[in-house]
Amino acid sequence: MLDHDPFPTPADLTADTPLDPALRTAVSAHRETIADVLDRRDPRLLVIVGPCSVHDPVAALDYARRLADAATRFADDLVVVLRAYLEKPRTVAGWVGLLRDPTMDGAGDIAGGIRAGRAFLVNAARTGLPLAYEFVDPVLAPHVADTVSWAAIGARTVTSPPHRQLASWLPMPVGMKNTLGGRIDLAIDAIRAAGLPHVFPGIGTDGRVTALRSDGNPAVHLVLRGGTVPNHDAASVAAAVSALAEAGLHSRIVVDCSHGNSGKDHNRQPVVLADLADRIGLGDQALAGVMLESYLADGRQCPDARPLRPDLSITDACLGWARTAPLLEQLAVAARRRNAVVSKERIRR
Ligand SMILES: O=C[C@H](O)[C@H](O)COP(=O)(O)O
Ligand SMILES: C=C(OP(=O)(O)O)C(=O)O
Repeated sequence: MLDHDPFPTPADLTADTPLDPALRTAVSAHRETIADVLDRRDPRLLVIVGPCSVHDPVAALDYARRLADAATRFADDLVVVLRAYLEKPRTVAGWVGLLRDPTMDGAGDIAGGIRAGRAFLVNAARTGLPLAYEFVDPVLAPHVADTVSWAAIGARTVTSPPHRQLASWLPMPVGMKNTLGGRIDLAIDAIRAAGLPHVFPGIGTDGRVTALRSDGNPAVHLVLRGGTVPNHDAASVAAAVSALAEAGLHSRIVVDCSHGNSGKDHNRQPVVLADLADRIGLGDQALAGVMLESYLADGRQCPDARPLRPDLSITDACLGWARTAPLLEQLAVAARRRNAVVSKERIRR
């Protein structure tokens, strides 16, 4: 058995599965739009929505097409971004995602995974949606980063210096999640670190280990995902805004309705979302965006089940599409109300 199994370089992979020039232009426009929403130059609400993980690219593309139609319908009020997550960080162990284990049997065919994963990302980008991605393994980032318009550094890696350095180099807005225990101060440290220039080891486009140089990412922000207790409520968001302001940082926040904010119970996501929508509709400016875990069918299946259903999550339970579409409408109404409130206040002044 080989103790190493080389996989394609970022340059070879992107040559095999390129983003055509029109898509490259679209990705850079999406990144700017998202940064504008975070900075309030664009008054819309950011909505990052999609499966916990992609295990079946064909079914996930079906989901992406439905979402793209909805995104067009709500485009006056929402900037909808597809969760296109192909790597899963595990608390202890479990399926690590399509990129690293495409055959879902622990064989670890990373070469096959990055080919299938990149093909999925390029096809998903063709729907016109911006793509969201959690960068779990910094080594794999150069293989996919050009397709991504919004990135997360997750709760399990937000304290890691290599991930903070990677975020400083990534060419898109990056959300730093609070830690599993709910620590916001450590996510704030991550935001500060990623805003600075770094020189760090990484993989170059030619596949060689190289010194990567970053200028610092100007669009790093906080994502509240709950911890041992939820943190989507008004008091927690206000506390986070104050902590950010005290650190001299960007104080617009994305709130994840899933994970620690729903106790991983997908049925609680609409309850969290309703709480956020109420506050947005009343004019709350701190809430720049909302995240939802949603897929074709409602719930989850055991990853060891065979055959696996293509339309049902094999990681966290998701809201089914039928329950997701009305939530997008609820968020669009809230965003429209917020803009009306803000306009009235401006006129009064
Ligand atoms: O978002 C997905 C999961 O929450 C994450 O990968 C961790 O899952 P685990 O706690 O089951 O390992
Ligand atoms: C793993 C995820 O989130 P978190 O880092 O908040 O657990 C995720 O969004 O898939």
